[in-house]
Amino acid sequence: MKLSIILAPYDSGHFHGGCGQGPDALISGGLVEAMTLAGHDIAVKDIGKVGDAQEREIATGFAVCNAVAAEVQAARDNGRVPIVLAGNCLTSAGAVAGEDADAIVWADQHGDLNTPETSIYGFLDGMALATVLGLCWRPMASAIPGFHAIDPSCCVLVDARDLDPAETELLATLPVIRTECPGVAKAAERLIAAGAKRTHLHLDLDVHDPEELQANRYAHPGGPAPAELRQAVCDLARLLPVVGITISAYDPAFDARGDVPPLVGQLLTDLLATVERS
Ligand SMILES: NC(=[NH2+])NCCC[C@H](N)C(=O)O
Repeated sequence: MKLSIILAPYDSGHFHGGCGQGPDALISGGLVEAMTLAGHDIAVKDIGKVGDAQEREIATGFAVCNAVAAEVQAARDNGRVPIVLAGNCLTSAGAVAGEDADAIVWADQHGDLNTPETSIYGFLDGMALATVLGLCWRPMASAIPGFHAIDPSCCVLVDARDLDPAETELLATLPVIRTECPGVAKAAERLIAAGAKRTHLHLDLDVHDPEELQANRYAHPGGPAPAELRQAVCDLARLLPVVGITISAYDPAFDARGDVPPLVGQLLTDLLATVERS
């Protein structure tokens, strides 16, 4: 399969800081080699330095989205499936825009459903899914080339278990489909019934059970083992048209043994084999 791996190495406005080191660490951990061995034709594109000189989190976060949207669109123009390696989860808003996605599967330890009215941490990524669903940061999001908010009924939230009280309240008012990994097939059926035709797959690596795999500083108990997540994304890809993938929030400082890159390689290889067959 022709793939474009797009690197967006930012964390909260910081180029190559924290989870912003994740994309490069995945590449130096052998991701391209693993996928080339699996028969894929890979082009790697790094968005480089974007945003303003002050590295403001919000301005830079959306500048990253704009750059990613353009690279994803360019990948599609060249017949390549886009795979975005991101430090920040907000980056998926750019991927969704470039892919013209109308549905999203969001696998994450967190809900990322805060808004500026409810955030208690002031962390833009804690509002990432809310932004994708058109619930906040609307002027900034609509300025991303190609961005259309995804209807909450076309969103599946997988294994989110560390929710802030306001996120739980908001979720109770939204038709977002919630599931754990073993239930994704049912969730996919509901997504199709809701009209999903072009699904973006967002994988925050902290969705994993931290006892099995810790991807960053967040370590809330529960969540899937790597093999369970792999199975779930393959089940999804068998049932849904997946148009692109974001792998987000890997901070190599929490992975001294370098366990994460080969597991991401295995996940993407299995997932793409399923996409190819479907
Ligand atoms: N994508 C992430 N890392 N999200 C973590 C969010 C944590 C917390 N709920 C917040 O709003 O700040």
